[in-house]
Amino acid sequence: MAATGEHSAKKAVPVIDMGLPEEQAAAQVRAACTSSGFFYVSNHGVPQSLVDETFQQQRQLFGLPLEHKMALLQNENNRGYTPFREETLDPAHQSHGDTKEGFYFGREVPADSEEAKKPLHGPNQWPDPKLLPQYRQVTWQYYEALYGLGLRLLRLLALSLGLPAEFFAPMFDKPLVALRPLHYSGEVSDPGAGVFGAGAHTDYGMLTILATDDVPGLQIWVTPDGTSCAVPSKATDADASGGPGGAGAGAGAGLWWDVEPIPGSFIINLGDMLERWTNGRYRSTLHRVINTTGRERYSIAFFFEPNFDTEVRVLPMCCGPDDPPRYPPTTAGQHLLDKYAATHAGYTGPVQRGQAKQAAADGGGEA
Ligand SMILES: O=C(O)CCC(=O)C(=O)O
Ligand SMILES: [Fe+2]
Repeated sequence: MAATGEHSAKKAVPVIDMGLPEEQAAAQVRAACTSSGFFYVSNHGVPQSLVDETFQQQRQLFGLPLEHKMALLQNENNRGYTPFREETLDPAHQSHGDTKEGFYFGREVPADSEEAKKPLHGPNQWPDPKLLPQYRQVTWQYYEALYGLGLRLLRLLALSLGLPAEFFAPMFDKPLVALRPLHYSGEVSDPGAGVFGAGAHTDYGMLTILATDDVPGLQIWVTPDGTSCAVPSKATDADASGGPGGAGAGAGAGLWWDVEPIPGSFIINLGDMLERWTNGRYRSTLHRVINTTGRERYSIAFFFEPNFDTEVRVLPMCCGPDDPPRYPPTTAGQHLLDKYAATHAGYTGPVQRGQAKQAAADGGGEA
């Protein structure tokens, strides 16, 4: 049946009430994870005042003169500033980089610690407190609140897979978090000309907790009945189903659905690592951001990934004689480094320096 607009979209991206008994919420999580791969959470316990204050701080951060932001440029530990157009999430369909700028913050790892020898670990690059006195404290409070929410979501995910609620927790006590405030310019997107706020992509990791302001723009690639579907390999795949950014329903193919902001809720989606862990049962859904309003937009992504050394092996309940594991075991850290390398081909920045750091940690040579 063809999509009937908003009703179907709401059904495909359900709002899950975190106040429900866990077993009940977990059943809803399972339904969402096996269909669109996206859901909202309401009643999640993160105070709205903290979310508002955090957005306020991000507006001030992005409002700093460019030289201050450039002084914090993304480093080999994937921490710091990424300027407008620096990232091209979908090179096959984009004529230039994403019309967004961002910052990466992670778990605070002291430079002189043993852990800092691992790729993607190190201290954060905070803005000068003389310029933004509240920034670090507010953003860190938000980080901690989302870490708590992430752990609750992991319980629901575990239950949804028939595992004990605590299954994932020990794998997230030294998590590879990337807290990523984003600022989209007012440039209107033009999918036909390859201009996007954020090009179509799937997230690499386990779980993304996204907060947005009230400006729409996020879209997901689903079938007309709201199920995550194959990633189109060419622009024409998308064109065939109503045009890039179009609302038309394609015969058996995918279409872009708006995931509208709902005040007071977070948007949750799954990444490639969880898809791998569940042998494809849970969906890492293609999504993108387009600007249709000419308004600037702010969002904050919280990429919640396991400890670097966590083994990611297809879960026993997600495979069987008729459905053998489609992926060999790996580790969370290796999975992420491989993803970065695959999507940043020829990029001589953090990825390669991160790999050099890995080689040094393995005893293979100088970083
Ligand atoms: O800003 C958004 O709404 C989505 C951002 C996103 O998909 C990402 O950073 O991976
Ligand atoms: Fe994303």
